[in-house]
Amino acid sequence: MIRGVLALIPDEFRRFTPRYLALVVLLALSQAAAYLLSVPVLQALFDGNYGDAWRWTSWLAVAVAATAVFGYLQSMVGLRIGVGMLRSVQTRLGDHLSTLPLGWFGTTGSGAISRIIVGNVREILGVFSHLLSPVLNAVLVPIVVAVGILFVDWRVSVAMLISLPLLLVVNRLANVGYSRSNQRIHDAASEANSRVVEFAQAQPVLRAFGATGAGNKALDGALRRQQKASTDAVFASVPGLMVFALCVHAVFLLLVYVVIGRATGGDLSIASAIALIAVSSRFIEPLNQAAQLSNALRSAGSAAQRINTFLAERELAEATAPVQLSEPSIVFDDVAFGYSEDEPLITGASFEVSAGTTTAIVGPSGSGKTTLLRLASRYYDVDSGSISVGGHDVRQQPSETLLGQVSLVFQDVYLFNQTIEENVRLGRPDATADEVRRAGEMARVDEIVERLPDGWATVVGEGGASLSGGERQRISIARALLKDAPIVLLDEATSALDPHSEAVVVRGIHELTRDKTVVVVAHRLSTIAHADQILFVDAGRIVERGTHDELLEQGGRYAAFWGERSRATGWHLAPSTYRSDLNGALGG
Ligand SMILES: Nc1ncnc2c1ncn2[C@@H]1O[C@H](COP(=O)(O)OP(=O)(O)OP(=O)(O)O)[C@@H](O)[C@H]1O
Repeated sequence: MIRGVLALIPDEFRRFTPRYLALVVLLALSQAAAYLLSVPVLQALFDGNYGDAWRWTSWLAVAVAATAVFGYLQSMVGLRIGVGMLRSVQTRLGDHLSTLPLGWFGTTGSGAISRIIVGNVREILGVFSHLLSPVLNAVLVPIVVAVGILFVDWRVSVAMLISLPLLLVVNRLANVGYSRSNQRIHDAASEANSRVVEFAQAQPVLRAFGATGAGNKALDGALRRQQKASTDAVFASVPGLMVFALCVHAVFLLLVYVVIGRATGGDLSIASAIALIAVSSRFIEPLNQAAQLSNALRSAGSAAQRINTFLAERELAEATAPVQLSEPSIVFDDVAFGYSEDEPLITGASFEVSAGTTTAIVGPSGSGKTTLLRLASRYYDVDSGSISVGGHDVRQQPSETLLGQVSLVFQDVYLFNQTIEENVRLGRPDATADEVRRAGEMARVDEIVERLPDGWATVVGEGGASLSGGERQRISIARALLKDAPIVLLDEATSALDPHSEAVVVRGIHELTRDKTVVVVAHRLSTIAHADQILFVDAGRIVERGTHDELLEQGGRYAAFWGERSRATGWHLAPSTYRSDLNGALGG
């Protein structure tokens, strides 16, 4: 448990660990000395030997002062390690997050990520500042006191030494219930975090369906489960704590019994007996305190374990050697991929997208079209086969190189809660204001900006919540235009837009894809018909490929799909408009 926490101490703070442990030991020694010195003080007072009493009281004062000093120093060093650990772990987690496959974020809830990065990290901060020391003290102080008592009465000392390991075993058993609940608390809190974020983001949908008033079932359920997990944990830990408290008192009574037995037998003076009873009561004090804190320490141990598990999450192997890219082409060579190991999705995918051409991917919903785009931009690594972009395997390219030559325009546009200008500038952070405006004009962001009182300085809300779907898409196109990468991977989804927005978005896409290498998950019939190559995907396999004319001639799956879609939309392709030029297609 503690090993997991120790593993998280940053290298530059490791040198503080021996100092911290030395201070914990010195604190325990001084605290135990203060307890033990009460014996000669009481003995001298009962004997009426005030000279000795003063002498021992002075030593007692020194021990108490030393306890205060060591306690302070240990807290300061502990806090320093804790804060250093907090900063370093959060940086490591952030760095690690940026190296994980992009696809990982789709499967891991935002609640779980924030719970680890904010909640779990905060938990481990307390280990060195205020949790570890009392728990170590609870072991060290009683041992030192028991050994010290050996010089007063060995039987009492032996009774103390025997009861100590028994109490530690009881404490461990008493905490089993809480330890089991710990993972449940974490899972429930992660889920509740995710649901709260989801609830806030889904307000428009919930209101549209009148599902806000009585509360959102998923959120209510998650909050109830979190509450129950916390209550269960308390109920699970209470019996253990009570049993432990009972055992501690039983040990105290046993010691009192031994001491009184020795005193009534004449083997111990009354003064020594009173002093030993006083020491015995102090001897168990750190144990009680530790029992209260051991759950928090265990919880911090579990938090550290979760952080370490997260840090061990497989990163995308990052190539560091620079590569010289040739022309912007894409080659899939016998690619196989599945989101889970036992369920292959893409199988035997081989195709080439030559520089400056357009490939349209079509096929039924869920057939794996978007997944092919994701693989080309290395959201995930393939299970077998290879994907080359610009003449090099994507795994052999530093991600900056790969993503530098690719513009992604996917359906799920994410905008940061920043100004429109900052959101567009993300495409190329060093772009001039004029370049940002120019990209904005091409994507017709200027039209949006003109309507807003703060213009380009309008803050768009979390995820771009204050803008319409079409407006968000225009900003994402402006971003891609500003980036001006030679390859465009496009998930063309304009069906949800009104005719004006669709026309504007299509014009933006038209600008974006001019003279570029384009792979498009195509929904518009004009895009499909004028692509240089069409790939028809079904259940993760490319079952037909060719130009529109070739595939219609084959009379296979594509021809059937085309017939169906044309009938549904009443779309006609006049022979004169057959051009392999996407400009014309997207304009139409
Ligand atoms: N992150 C993910 N984890 C697990 N399964 C996923 C993930 N993303 C997609 N899938 C599954 O993989 C399959 C293919 O999804 P994909 O999005 O590639 O299909 P698509 O052909 O683009 O569908 P559509 O046309 O409906 O957008 C689907 O069954 C989908 O549920």
